[in-house]
Amino acid sequence: MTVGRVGLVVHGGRSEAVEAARVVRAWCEEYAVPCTDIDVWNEGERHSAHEEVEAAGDPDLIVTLGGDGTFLRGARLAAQNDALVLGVDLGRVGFLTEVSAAGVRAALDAVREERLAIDSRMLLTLRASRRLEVPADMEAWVKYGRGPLLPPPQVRPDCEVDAEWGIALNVTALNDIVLEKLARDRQVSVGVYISGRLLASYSADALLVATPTGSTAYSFAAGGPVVSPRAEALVFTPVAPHMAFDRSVVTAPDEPVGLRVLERSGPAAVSIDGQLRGVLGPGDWIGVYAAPRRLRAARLGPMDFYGRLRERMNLTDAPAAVADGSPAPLWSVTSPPPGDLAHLSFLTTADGPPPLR
Ligand SMILES: NC(=O)c1ccc[n+]([C@@H]2O[C@H](COP(=O)([O-])OP(=O)(O)OC[C@H]3O[C@@H](n4cnc5c(N)ncnc54)[C@H](O)[C@@H]3O)[C@@H](O)[C@H]2O)c1
Ligand SMILES: Nc1ncnc2c1ncn2[C@@H]1O[C@H](COP(=O)(O)OP(=O)(O)OP(=O)(O)O)[C@@H](O)[C@H]1O
Repeated sequence: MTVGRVGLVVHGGRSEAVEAARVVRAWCEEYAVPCTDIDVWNEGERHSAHEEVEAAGDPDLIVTLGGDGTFLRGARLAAQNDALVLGVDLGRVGFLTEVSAAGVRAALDAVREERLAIDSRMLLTLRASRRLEVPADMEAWVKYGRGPLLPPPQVRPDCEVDAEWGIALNVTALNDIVLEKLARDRQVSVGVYISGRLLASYSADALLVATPTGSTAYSFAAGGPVVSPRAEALVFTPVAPHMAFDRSVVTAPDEPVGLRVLERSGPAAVSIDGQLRGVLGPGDWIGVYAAPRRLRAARLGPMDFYGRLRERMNLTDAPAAVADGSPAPLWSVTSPPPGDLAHLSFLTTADGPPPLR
């Protein structure tokens, strides 16, 4: 692809990321591609995604240098502009990132020479009974060294505002939208509706809706299912619900999840991809649904989601199974699949060694 302009999102607190950013800038200079830093972490104030990408000259490639949090920050900006995002792994887990720091130049060459695949990832968005904002006096309590809060989400000008259907907010989540208790000693009580039907009323620490991408983040920690990022679904997962029914529900992509805070509930915070974006009180609600736009993420080798799951989550094998045999890391065949299996997605020994990262 022709790279017109690069936007850089750097984990400024990590020297390897700052060093890798120099490599990206040098590559850009070599190919006369303008390159702008767009993480405003150090500038004391955050801006809307629209303002941030506009100030950076509307980049068509966003390169993130950091961990999953840095990738999520870049994804928010890329989604705003329909830009491609390339994640360079300089974090602790690196579940979302695509290439190692050592491979950054080669990755940029691959993007320029179109030797890449583009993953189209589902994003979530929401409507709310009222505009979301964080009370000014809360900010000092919630930052925990994570930089300034994002500004209140803007109302989407292209959507009708309706007293019953709420206000469409210009937000996207790659991982999850979470309604969580704000007071540490007071759970939230929430009526959960799927596709307009009451599923149950929950009293819980948090209720979250995740994308398939986000199924391995907070939802996973709360016991939710691992969902292939290629699947189209929403995952509703309660966190520590005080009730017998504590399962996740996986919905179809056109089935929204409505979360209505009940009359005598404790106050609730709304977090989007881990960022606090608003506070709700009794009677308020949010409706979470698949966003019309998607994230375009650069992939430089075959998708190996399950390999990554095994490696990054340190999956351990059953001790008895380890004693009983050693399965090969890939399904052992040396020839291409027969015709009746040709529509299936496989990684096999016939494809060669697993992709390197
Ligand atoms: N108990 C929990 O596990 C918990 C609690 C709150 C938030 N979160 C997650 O943190 C995310 C924000 O990430 P952050 O890095 O800014 O904050 P963070 O540093 O607190 O992230 C938590 C961990 O989740 C990992 N992670 C993030 N997205 C992932 C994904 N899609 N698959 C697998 N692992 C993933 C990160 O590498 C990190 O180790 C939120 O979207 C939410 O899902 C997790
Ligand atoms: N751009 C930045 N400048 C300075 N410090 C930062 C920046 N980004 C993150 N940090 C610091 O690093 C800490 C971890 O941030 P975050 O979890 O978002 O990183 P990450 O990209 O997810 O990497 P990791 O996988 O190591 O967590 C934050 O608490 C913050 O103090």
